[in-house]
Amino acid sequence: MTTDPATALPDLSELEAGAAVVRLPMTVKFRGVTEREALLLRGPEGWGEFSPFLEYGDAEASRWLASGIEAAWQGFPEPLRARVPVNATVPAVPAGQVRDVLAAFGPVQAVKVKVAERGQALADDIARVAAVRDALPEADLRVDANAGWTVPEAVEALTRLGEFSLEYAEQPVPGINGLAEVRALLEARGTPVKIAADEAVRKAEDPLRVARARAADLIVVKAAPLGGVRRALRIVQEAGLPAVVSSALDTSVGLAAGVALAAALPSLPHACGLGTGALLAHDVVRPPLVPERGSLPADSLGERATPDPELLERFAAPEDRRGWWLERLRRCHAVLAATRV
Ligand SMILES: O=C(O)CCC(=O)C1=CC=C[C@@H](O)[C@@H]1C(=O)O
Ligand SMILES: [Mg+2]
Repeated sequence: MTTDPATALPDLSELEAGAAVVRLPMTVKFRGVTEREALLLRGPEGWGEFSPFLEYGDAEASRWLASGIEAAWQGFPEPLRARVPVNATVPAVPAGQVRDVLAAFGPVQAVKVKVAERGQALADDIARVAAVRDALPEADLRVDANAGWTVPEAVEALTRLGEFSLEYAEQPVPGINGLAEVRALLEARGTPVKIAADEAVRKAEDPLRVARARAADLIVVKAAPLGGVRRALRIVQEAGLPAVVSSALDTSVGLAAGVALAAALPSLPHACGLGTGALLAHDVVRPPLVPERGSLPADSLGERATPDPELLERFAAPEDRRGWWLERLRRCHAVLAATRV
């Protein structure tokens, strides 16, 4: 990662001094998670979040730490808009649960539906998407396969799901070549569905390769996996593709970084995947950053990302988990120290 004098790495002791580790229950299972753990950092400019998923290795997780440090030690760039429109996110639930999940988000103009869940069939995806379309006939509807299909499966699935009029399909298959192939095959069939790259951006050595390869119509960007708001802004600018800002299933502290990113983008053509606070049964900030009439506020984000001490105490992670996170913090800090000069 590039070195910026304004983001000199704080000492580990400074990070440890302001660290709180929480475990928050979720209302519904999402990407196999029913409780979300996060380490929150208090710095001179406010709070930041370090919450890479538990299975991530240190190199990948260290980018999330850079993002948390940016928020707490540098703050956010000036917003260009007052509110950020968001989508509802429907996990891979049975079709019968769709209305309950949607209700938690309140009125929204866009919905993202998870598809291609391991152990489920295309019929489950079709039923879930049909249930969303039935509940919200006018909504912009996108699906996210998290690279769960092969190329032929994706072509078949998106041809069928395309009947529900999709805004785009996020990461239908793994890799950049796979995305390009699906895009070309759908177009050749006369059933074009726009393709968005997510994992091919946030997990790639080079987040710009997907754009250079013209493998996607748009990119999904997340502040934490990309190393922070400013780095994500540079990636969007250099990619030259429309961007959708999405969450990393963060607490309100991390969501504020996503909102800051979305609010600072010169162009924001799509609703953002930042409504996921509605999937948490409890949060650390009062009031939490959850959608209000389909959008989130982009002003006073420092205040909106300040945890309530009582909530930090109530949802403090068990001692062994706090130890695990502090150890991870130490390792990821060492990765950042080795990559910044
Ligand atoms: O974009 C959204 O609507 C919500 C965020 C979301 O889908 C994700 C959050 C966290 C981890 C990811 O697996 C997932 C995604 O793939 O976009
Ligand atoms: Mg995705």
